[in-house]
Amino acid sequence: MNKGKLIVFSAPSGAGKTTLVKHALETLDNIQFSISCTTRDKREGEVDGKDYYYITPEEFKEKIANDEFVEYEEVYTNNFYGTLKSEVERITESGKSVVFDIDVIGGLNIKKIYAEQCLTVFVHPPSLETLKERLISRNTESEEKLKQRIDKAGIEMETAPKFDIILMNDDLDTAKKETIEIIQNFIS
Ligand SMILES: Nc1ncnc2c1ncn2[C@@H]1O[C@H](COP(=O)(O)OP(=O)(O)OP(=O)(O)O)[C@@H](O)[C@H]1O
Ligand SMILES: Nc1nc2c(ncn2[C@@H]2O[C@H](COP(=O)(O)O)[C@@H](O)[C@H]2O)c(=O)[nH]1
Repeated sequence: MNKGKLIVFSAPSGAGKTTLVKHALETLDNIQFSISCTTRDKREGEVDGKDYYYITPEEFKEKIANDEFVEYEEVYTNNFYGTLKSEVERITESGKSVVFDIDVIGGLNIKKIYAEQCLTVFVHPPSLETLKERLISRNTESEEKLKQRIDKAGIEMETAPKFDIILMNDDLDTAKKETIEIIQNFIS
């Protein structure tokens, strides 16, 4: 059986990568989501073992010590996120391709490790102002956390040219259609 490939979706917070990745997972049956570990609190509606594995900072440190992560980052102050080796291995061994929703540094690190097997997609918001509006209307962050995410967005946007593909997420239906085309072209 052929091993699956890897498709990374990265962007600043609020650009829409989770929305597009969820659409791809609902549409295509030959891909699976790499469920990351995080130390952040679970949001309303999120499910442990589906959206993330929600673990304590102590558990996260233990996993680092046991070399269980392909990559990990302190993405925002005191919040750690990491990709498990076991997720990537389980999905690729099954012949399916792995889809990641991770930050820009994590995304570029995955590319360095898996090279040709991996496609990196930068989800580009129409503007920083739109990104801010999307994050505010999602209504998931405290004032402080919202500021951290918006402050970091400008620097994250500068990494866009390092990605294989830049996907403009302006009109949602168009971006969803392009997401499916990008994945299908890469894994077929
Ligand atoms: N094209 C779009 N037009 C309008 N709203 C959008 C569009 N894409 C996503 N959104 C909305 O913007 C908000 C942010 O989207 P989403 O949560 O997918 O971003 P994200 O990049 O995954 O952010 P994070 O990194 O914080 O998880 C959500 O409320 C989503 O419904
Ligand atoms: N480097 C990694 N970044 C990750 C991982 N899982 C998620 N993320 C990214 O963190 C931010 C914040 O996510 P949120 O769910 O709190 O909004 C976002 O950019 C995610 O894509 C990971 O395993 N490694």
